[in-house]
Amino acid sequence: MSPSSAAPDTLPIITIAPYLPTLAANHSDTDRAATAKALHEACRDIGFLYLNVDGFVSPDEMQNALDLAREFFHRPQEEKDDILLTKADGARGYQRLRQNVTMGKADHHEGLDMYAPSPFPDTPENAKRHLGGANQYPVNPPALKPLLEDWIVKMKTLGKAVMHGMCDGLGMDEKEWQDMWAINNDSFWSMRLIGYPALPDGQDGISCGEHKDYGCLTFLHADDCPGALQVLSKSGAWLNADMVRGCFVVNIGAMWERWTGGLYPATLHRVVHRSPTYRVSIPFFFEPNFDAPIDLLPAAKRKTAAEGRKIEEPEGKLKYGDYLLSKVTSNFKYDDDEA
Ligand SMILES: O=C(O)CCC(=O)C(=O)O
Ligand SMILES: [Fe+2]
Repeated sequence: MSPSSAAPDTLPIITIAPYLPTLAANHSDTDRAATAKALHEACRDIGFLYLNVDGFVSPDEMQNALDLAREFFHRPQEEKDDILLTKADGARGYQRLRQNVTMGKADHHEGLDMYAPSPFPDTPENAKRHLGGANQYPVNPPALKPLLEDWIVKMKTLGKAVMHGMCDGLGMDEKEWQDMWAINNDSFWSMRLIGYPALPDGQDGISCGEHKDYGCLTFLHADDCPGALQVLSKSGAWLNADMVRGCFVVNIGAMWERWTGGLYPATLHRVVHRSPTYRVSIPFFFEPNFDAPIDLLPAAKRKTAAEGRKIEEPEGKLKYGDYLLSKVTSNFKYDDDEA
């Protein structure tokens, strides 16, 4: 591994306003450079950060999203089962409690998964293969679908802003940034609503097993349940990533780790939800284009060398969509036996 500088043991708070089209005019080049530098340090040292989105997503919008998602999870089981993922392409839709599997173990949560439109030609055969179908949105509460549609638009804008800041932080020139954006500008995003009942008493269980995210960037909004989301620091300790008002928790995924030859490691994290409340979280995964090649970035090579670190050349060739499909097919168990 690269030499580790004094890795922080708390997550930094970074304001993205200088990179957001609606807010950038109020910020100077110095502000932009400060954001880019802070993104670089956070991605290198911990892979997690708080992103201050003040003025872009309002606190009311953030609370409303959680409340509507909670209303959905509290609907009768039969109604949620109407949009089971097995009724679509096996990836889009509702999954029951303990149907999701991480590292071979059932997670103690239920969820609703959505993805960008199918990347395959529109044929009846393709509609049945993983990721080939259409999203299944809940009918109730009626306000949930329009909220999710607005959320997706905003998160894609946020994705571009953070990607630009990170690419500046890596020292890319304009041409390199444009090339990078060309393989992310049709993001094969995904989004989950996750509902976590408290872990049963006396069970030494896990609500969501430790994992790295698959792709590029995760923008997480969740109920404030101290201690639930935990992040593995470089020192080997699990840090609590509790929510901060007006901020998303952001982490980088496996594609950034590969793009940067390990300079920006995707960090292990997990959820252990022990308090008696029902916790809701909404991760949005801003991902590369489905057919994006994930090769070592020259800017990452330069930056790694400039910082006197060791690069880990990624092996072979990889396209994001192939990687995603390999993950999605191993993610669920459809028979409902207790694992
Ligand atoms: O619910 C959370 O806080 C985190 C969920 C998560 O890590 C994921 O869905 O990848
Ligand atoms: Fe995750």
